[in-house]
Amino acid sequence: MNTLGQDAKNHGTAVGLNVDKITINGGKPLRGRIELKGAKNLVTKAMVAAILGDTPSVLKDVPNISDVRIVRGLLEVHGVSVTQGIEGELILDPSAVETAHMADIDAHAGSSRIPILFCGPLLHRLGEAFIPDLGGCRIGDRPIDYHLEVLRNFGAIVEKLPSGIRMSAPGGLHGAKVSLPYPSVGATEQVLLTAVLADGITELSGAAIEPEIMDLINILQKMGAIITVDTDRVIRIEGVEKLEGYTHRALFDRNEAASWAAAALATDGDIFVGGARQAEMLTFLNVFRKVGGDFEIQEDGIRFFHPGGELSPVIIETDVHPGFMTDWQQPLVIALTKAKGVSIVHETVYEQRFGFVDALVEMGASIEVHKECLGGRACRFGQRNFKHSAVISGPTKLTGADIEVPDLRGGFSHLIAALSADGRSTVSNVGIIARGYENFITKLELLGADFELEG
Ligand SMILES: CC(=O)N[C@H]1[C@@H](OP(=O)(O)OP(=O)(O)OC[C@H]2O[C@@H](n3ccc(=O)[nH]c3=O)[C@H](O)[C@@H]2O)O[C@H](CO)[C@@H](O)[C@@H]1O
Ligand SMILES: C=C(OP(=O)(O)O)C(=O)O
Repeated sequence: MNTLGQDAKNHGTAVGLNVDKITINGGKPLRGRIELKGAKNLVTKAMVAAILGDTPSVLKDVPNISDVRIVRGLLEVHGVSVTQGIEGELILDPSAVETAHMADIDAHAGSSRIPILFCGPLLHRLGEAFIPDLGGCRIGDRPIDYHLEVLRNFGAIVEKLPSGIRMSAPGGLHGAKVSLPYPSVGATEQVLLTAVLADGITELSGAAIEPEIMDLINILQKMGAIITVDTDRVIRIEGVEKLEGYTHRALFDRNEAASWAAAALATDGDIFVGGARQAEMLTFLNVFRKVGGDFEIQEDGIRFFHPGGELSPVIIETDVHPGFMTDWQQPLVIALTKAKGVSIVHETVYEQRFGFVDALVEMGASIEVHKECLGGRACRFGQRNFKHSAVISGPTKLTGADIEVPDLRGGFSHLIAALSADGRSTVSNVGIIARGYENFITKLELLGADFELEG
């Protein structure tokens, strides 16, 4: 399922933007103000949670990104009525949920990983669910073994068919003691979305505790769930008989905020990111400051800027929350090519997240990627054949080139590279970026970027 090397274009323009290429004249600082909406990594799951309610839910600050459109399509295939309220608001009415055909689910699954999170809610509602071939960024093998094991613990029967995976729960779902071998975000969400209506108590240990998961817990509590978050990654859920719909404003997208912060630093710019908040970005802000970036925290957002002077190298090890988020490293690497000295990024969450650096090397960056763990943090990829530690020597000047976007965050980092480079670059396959960055073309315009679009 979801092997690397599949054509990235399958999940680019088809579901995103009607643009494939951007030609960028680099070297102009990005300056101005942009506004964030809700987090891709929360909004899509909140949409799935609406299936659990007996009444409609209202979700606010929903970004217009292709992952949201995919989840909307999947909900509709299952009979959930999804309507647009005021700008950025979705009303999700699950009163007519029904079984969908595997072929319809497959046709709508697109480039997102979210279809797997439909399992618990659909097993509760209908007694069966199907998992199609999943999308998401090609940054590692991304198996779903934890998800399947978790669902089996709740009493689901998992059958692998030629057309995908079928789940059923003839005896209903019951609370379980579940332990994750690694604090997986998706598997933790799988447990939450399944346990809230399961019969009895679920104790999850080894849970992920990302802010988006905490916001999903806020939503489930609004719906009537009973969830306790203990210390040491233990979450307890007391199953209830029914849940209501929710009204909720989604948590801001901290990954998008970090991406624009990195763009400000790499282009010598100054970007006010409306809606960004300090609490969820503490770890990023520390690293941003160490590299030489500056920021001002205001009530309605955070201003990120290059204060002048040389940038400094840093050692980063990506990790689960509260560590340095893996989705932040790719955009920040562009600023590190401009820092004086040697930076190291040890990627411990995904085994193959450095595919994007080949294009940067072509543009003049000095980056070597190694199989060894260049850091002290426990990592599942040491002694295996994965190039997961990058050594970036700087400062180097980037020069314009023709480059192709490999994945979502790598794609945004390619945009930053082109914006900060001398001369002209053509960045193709930019449709993927619309998976997670709302209106990024308009935002680039607002920030004064010099570019042209090609269909
Ligand atoms: C839509 C969404 O929210 N995506 C985010 C989510 O992805 P996602 O939920 O897919 O990421 P996980 O936290 O589950 O994955 C982390 C690691 O666990 C492994 N694993 C996961 C599940 C499983 O069944 N077996 C297994 O081995 C993965 O291959 C990976 O190496 O969290 C990641 C880590 O913060 C982020 O980078 C993604 O942006
Ligand atoms: C890896 C990411 O997303 P997904 O899990 O949706 O592929 C990401 O947002 O950087």
